[in-house]
Amino acid sequence: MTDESLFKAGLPGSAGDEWSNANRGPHHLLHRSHDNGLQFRILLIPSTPQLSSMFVKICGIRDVATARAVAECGPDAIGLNFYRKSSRWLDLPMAERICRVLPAEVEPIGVFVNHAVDEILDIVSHCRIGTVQLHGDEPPDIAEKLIRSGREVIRALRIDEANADRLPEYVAEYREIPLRAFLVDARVDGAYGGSGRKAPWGAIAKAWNCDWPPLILAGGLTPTNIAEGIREAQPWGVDTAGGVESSPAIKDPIKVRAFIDNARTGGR
Ligand SMILES: O=C(O)c1ccccc1N[C@@H]1O[C@H](COP(=O)(O)O)[C@@H](O)[C@H]1O
Repeated sequence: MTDESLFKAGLPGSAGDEWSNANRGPHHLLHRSHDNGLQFRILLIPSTPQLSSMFVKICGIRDVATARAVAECGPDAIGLNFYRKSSRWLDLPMAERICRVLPAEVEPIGVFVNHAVDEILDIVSHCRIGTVQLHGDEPPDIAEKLIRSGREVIRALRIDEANADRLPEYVAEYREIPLRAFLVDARVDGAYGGSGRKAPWGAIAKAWNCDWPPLILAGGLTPTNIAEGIREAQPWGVDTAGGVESSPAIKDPIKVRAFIDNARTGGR
């Protein structure tokens, strides 16, 4: 980790408020403690992923019963998708209900595509969601505004074989912005995300030159391929939507459990 990235990791104002601290599992201690100092971070952040501490997010939960069933499987986070064109979209009252029943150790993350900052802040305030996943064409200043407003931000980057070597360029645009993580999803024409298509793991691993913020791998991840994806791309965390469904937008708890177990054990 460089001095610069340590400095950024410790920047105040990157969302340590009552929302983001309410639903926190152990992973958040890795990069959210301003008070405990840099030493603390150096000791806890692994330079290569340790499977048991793999951050796992299950995205696209749309009802309370599914939220409870998925939470029982032990993910770190679930994704609530506010992009209206997604089959996984849910409305605000349902999102609020889900957030109310989630156990404290499972964090809700709001997924947005090209929403206005005010709309995002309205939604996350209502639901007490601390982290926003920007999955559209939002420029860096949107992330900056959200962070200044006390939210944490995961920035999604859409990558295929053709643009993988530009990853450092995309990441550099956020040099001054204390993101919580980058999420790398597959680039597919006509889709912002949730395509079920695999991202180019090897090319991502080769191009990723950034020790902070951490990398979340997404795109076409399933219980069957997750261990290989982790081995190849070496992410800090993983995220799936379609890979744990029995039919479009319907989560299958058996697949969810298998995905989480395999992510944490490397399929062993
Ligand atoms: O899930 C969606 O429908 C979606 C729509 C628009 C933006 C993001 C979306 N979901 C995110 O996409 C990735 C990859 O999904 P999949 O596993 O390939 O189905 C997922 O991690 C969600 O965070």
